[in-house]
Amino acid sequence: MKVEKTRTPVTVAEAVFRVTERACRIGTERVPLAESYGRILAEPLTATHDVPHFTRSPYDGYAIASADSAGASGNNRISFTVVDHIGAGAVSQVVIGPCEAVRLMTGAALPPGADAVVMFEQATAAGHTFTIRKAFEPQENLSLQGEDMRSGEMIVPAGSFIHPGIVALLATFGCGYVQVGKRPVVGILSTGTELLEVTAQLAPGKIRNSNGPMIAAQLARMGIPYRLYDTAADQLEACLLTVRKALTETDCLITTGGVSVGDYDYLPEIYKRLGADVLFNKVAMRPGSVTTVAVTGDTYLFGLSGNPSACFTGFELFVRPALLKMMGADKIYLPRTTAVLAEDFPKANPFTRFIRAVHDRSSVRPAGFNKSNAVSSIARGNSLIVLPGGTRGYAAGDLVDVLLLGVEEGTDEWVL
Ligand SMILES: Nc1nc2c(c(=O)[nH]1)N[C@H]1C(S)=C(S)[C@@H](COP(=O)(O)OP(=O)(O)OC[C@H]3O[C@@H](n4cnc5c(N)ncnc54)[C@H](O)[C@@H]3O)O[C@H]1N2
Ligand code: MOO
Ligand SMILES: [Mg+2]
Repeated sequence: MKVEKTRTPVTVAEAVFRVTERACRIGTERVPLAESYGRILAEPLTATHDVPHFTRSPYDGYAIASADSAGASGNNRISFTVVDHIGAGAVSQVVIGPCEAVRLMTGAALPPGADAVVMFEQATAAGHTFTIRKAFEPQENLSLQGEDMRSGEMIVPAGSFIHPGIVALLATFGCGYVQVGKRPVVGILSTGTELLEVTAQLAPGKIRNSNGPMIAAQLARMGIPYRLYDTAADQLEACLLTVRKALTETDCLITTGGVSVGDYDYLPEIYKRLGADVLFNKVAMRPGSVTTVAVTGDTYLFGLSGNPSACFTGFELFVRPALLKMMGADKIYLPRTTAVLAEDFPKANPFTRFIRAVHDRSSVRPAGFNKSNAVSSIARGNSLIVLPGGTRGYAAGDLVDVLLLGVEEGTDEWVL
């Protein structure tokens, strides 16, 4: 029978620090703009020209010289003659003379000589003329060259998550290709003799493997491809063989189960056999206290707990920031907020407790059955309430920390 030394727990903050400190950038690559969504920008994005790069009309209306409108009022309507007519994309060649105007549409370049736009609603039209009842200021109703961005201005720093707004910006500056952080190759290995394939019939003592597909989806949510290894029974040699194979094929291997102190929990022995550097094998948290992270060569070994809620939480707290850092992201931590607890939570929290929860505006409540082995609360929750270790007796109305899940871009600081 194996005898394991007592494990020394580290704080969550220390564990997060140890994991992310070891993350190495894995290089960059060029991808077509259409494939850049969800990737990490590898170079800062600087405006290569003014936006807009010409002064244009923000309205459908008439371009005029504002000086011609001086003194206009309800009793003194001033009349203009329309000498040209353009839509967006066209440029008028006409230079307007006194009390002349160009009829132009939203987005059309302001013609030479004009410095203001009269909206259709501000004019009374009659054939090729219109009248106005108010004076216009120079630059009134204009979209000025460079008002959005100035050439040379740094707009988005390297390390940013490329969301649709950044895609729009890249397109604006003509970037058909984008330099982004490479994505790590991640392996998933679910361990446990009790595990059945998802479509298998239930049998006494057996359960379906829900952690494997869950982790695959957590990776997919980050845009990271994965390689699924066949579910491994709790057998040391066979498991070790699969792990060794995975090490040659991945930048990071996520295992679930077999990481605690049970007779068939072989991950600790596997780390030993591999000579891996175990960063920690116990965290002062619930669930997921047995979460283990090791490194061998440049490859991470994430030993997530088999208990589904612990597995889920371990991924979000440790795997996610490590992978984001490997891709060069600067905001690698889950975004945090505070919210008012909507119901009592009287339990003692000997360790930092992460509660799957439903966050709605400024309030938050536990998402039902919340033990480490729960699946239902992972499904119901959209966030994690964080209660510090050494506390107890939280009541409805108390302000608590909340980590938000499924948000595209996180934050650059771990503060809990
Ligand atoms: N004597 C002690 N026993 C346990 C301790 C301890 O400190 N001393 N820690 C407990 C805690 S806390 C946790 S968490 C679990 C962690 O166990 P493992 O990570 O070794 O995981 P397993 O034993 O393999 O499985 C635990 C549980 O999860 C189910 N499971 C496993 N894989 C999956 C999967 N892919 N999909 C769905 N469910 C899965 C498995 O059947 C078990 O019920 O250890 C405690 N014990
Ligand atoms: O490590 Mo376990 O998930 O705390 O219950
Ligand atoms: Mg176990």
